[in-house]
Amino acid sequence: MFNAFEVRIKRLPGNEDIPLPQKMSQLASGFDLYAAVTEPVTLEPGARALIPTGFALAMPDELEAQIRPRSGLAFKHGITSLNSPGTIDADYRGEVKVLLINHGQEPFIIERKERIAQMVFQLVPQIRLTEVEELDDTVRGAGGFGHTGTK
Ligand SMILES: O=c1ccn([C@H]2C[C@H](O)[C@@H](COP(=O)(O)OP(=O)(O)OP(=O)(O)O)O2)c(=O)[nH]1
Ligand SMILES: [Mg+2]
Repeated sequence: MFNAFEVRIKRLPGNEDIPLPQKMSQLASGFDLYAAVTEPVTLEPGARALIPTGFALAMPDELEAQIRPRSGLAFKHGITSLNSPGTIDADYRGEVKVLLINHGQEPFIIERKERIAQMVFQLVPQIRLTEVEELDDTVRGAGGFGHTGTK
């Protein structure tokens, strides 16, 4: 792999059995994340839970990581990430956690080592916000929120 960014990952104590985040195919965008719950967690319909992953990261300053749902869990069980995409800041050194919510009709049990979400790394451009009195004109102007159509 050429020009790969090095991201350091640290297993947190007690999680030696949890697989590290893993790409499930050669060109997968995301690394699947495994639940590091000590006991199975039951998510009742409508309930949410913060699920530990058992690791922490140190990535290059220009990256972030996004926590995204797994489409299979969403389609089959209505399980998704409530704050999708979750943001892991480059300077965050705490445990990566996944905020799951059950939008389905049945309770869903999260077992240890189950794949619950995926983590996608992205470049974050460095931005300097400059306050001004006037903005340049465009054809769109201030139109938005569906003004180009009827729906
Ligand atoms: O799905 C997530 C979202 C966030 N975090 C961690 C990493 C992130 O760097 C930190 C803060 O996240 P965010 O900025 O989204 O939350 P906040 O409510 O603004 O908290 P803070 O005031 O700590 O920034 O929490 C996770 O582990 N998982
Ligand atoms: Mg924040």
